[in-house]
Amino acid sequence: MTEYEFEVGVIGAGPAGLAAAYAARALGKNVVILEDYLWGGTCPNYGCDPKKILLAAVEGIHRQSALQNLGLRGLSTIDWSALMAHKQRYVDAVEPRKIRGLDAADITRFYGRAVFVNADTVTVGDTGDRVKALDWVIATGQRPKTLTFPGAELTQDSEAFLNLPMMPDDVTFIGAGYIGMEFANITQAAGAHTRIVTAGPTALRAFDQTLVRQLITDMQETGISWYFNATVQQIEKMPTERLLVTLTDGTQFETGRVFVTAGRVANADQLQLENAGVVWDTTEIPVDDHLRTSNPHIYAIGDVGGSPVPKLVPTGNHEGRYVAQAIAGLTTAPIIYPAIPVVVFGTQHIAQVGLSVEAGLANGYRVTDIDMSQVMPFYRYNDTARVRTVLDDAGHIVGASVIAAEAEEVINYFVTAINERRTLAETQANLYAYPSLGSEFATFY
Ligand SMILES: Cc1cc2nc3c(=O)[nH]c(=O)nc-3n(C[C@H](O)[C@H](O)[C@H](O)COP(=O)(O)OP(=O)(O)OC[C@H]3O[C@@H](n4cnc5c(N)ncnc54)[C@H](O)[C@@H]3O)c2cc1C
Ligand SMILES: NC(=O)c1ccc[n+]([C@@H]2O[C@H](COP(=O)([O-])OP(=O)(O)OC[C@H]3O[C@@H](n4cnc5c(N)ncnc54)[C@H](O)[C@@H]3O)[C@@H](O)[C@H]2O)c1
Repeated sequence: MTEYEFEVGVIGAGPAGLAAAYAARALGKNVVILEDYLWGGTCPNYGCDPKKILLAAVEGIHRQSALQNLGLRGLSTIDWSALMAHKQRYVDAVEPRKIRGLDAADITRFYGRAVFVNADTVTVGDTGDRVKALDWVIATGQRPKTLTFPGAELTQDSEAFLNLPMMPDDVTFIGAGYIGMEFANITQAAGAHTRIVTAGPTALRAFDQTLVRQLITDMQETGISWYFNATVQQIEKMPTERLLVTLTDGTQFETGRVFVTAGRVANADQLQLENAGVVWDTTEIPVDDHLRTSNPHIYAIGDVGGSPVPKLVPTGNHEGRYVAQAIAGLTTAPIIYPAIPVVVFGTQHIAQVGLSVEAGLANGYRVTDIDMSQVMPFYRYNDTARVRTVLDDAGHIVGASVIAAEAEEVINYFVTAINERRTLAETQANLYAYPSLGSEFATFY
């Protein structure tokens, strides 16, 4: 058994933990980071990045289908194994790159599960080694929620989906949040009849429901079957190896695979936080506005932390950089978040930032709702784009929601405008390349 001592210890090498480790090291701290699975964490290995690579093929088909009889004839088909190989080449390069980066920055890394033995020390996996640090940053992320019904063991999770070797002819997702919506578009475009079973009356509850309804209709038109206000009662394996799904209202159907995309739970339960005096629950580790847990020398950031922001890569990165500053004594102020964009990559993409249209109307703010389909950058793709903005009394954009093939790019213009509190005149002071998404930005006011 070896005992090590550091100034800063980080648990979890995902986007949040890595941001904290690099920032603390750059501030001159002696830093250790522990990881028990894949260096880089969820996003680049089994989350955002592999998903977005698979979506590239879906977007290609979506573009083609929108341009049928407008200059294109015929649709391509997805070669699933070639697409997965394309994705895997990216993923295979992630861990070596993360390890090289940590070594180059002179950040000590240990592989193994961190478990607290007291308020400042963890053990590393089965090695018996102990690591002590003056301050700890917990950045252990979340894992997929599992459901309990007869046959639940026949379901699979989002990581299994992103490694699916062959596309079955019929696929079911339980849950219409970010992950279910994004994956359903991939399977439908790849040729599988796709079903979404979801507990509520709608999808993507945190998004502008006017745009979500448009997205649901688009997805229905591609052939996706929806089961709203529905939960699974049981799943049975048929002699054909197919799965027979029974919903609580008695509806039955056969499908090839079932993926649970019904939310995520905090990786807090295996840390033995009680040994460190840290209070936690199944969804998060509660933190104050300095991201401190109930032990002031232990911070919780990223997906596992209880800060009141969406659990996304940009928020995790921001929190990682903030705790490094706090630990180094460079700030004593509470964390401040700039405007946080959220995006879901469906058949169409929906993105939003700042005040919702609903909240804007309740405040008496001006709301614009613009059909962008005749505007050049959208017209050329026959893209049914729509932009809704919220403007305060002084004419500053304070919120926006967008549905468009490139909604994630359009929303970034709004992020800057909101953070810089720009009026229309200030926006027009920028000359953007024409024709481009940027050149149309002034028309959104
Ligand atoms: C399918 C999918 C798609 C997504 N798409 C997007 C997207 O498009 N955009 C976006 O912004 N976000 C997306 N997300 C969310 C994004 O991946 C997370 O917000 C982000 O990865 C959180 O970073 P983190 O560092 O907090 O946690 P993670 O990335 O989960 O990293 C935590 C790390 O801690 C390790 N760990 C856990 N417990 C221990 C322990 N006891 N000891 C040592 N190591 C431990 C884990 O192995 C893991 O590597 C997606 C997520 C999923 C699942
Ligand atoms: N584009 C992105 O930024 C992106 C993409 C994917 C994931 N993420 C992150 O991952 C997180 C988790 O995503 P998620 O999609 O798993 O969860 P979610 O919380 O977004 O959605 C869960 C869905 O499952 C439904 N549900 C819950 N229990 C159910 C049950 N028993 N039966 C049927 N339906 C049920 C809910 O009604 C909801 O529609 C997101 O909150 C986000 O932080 C982000």
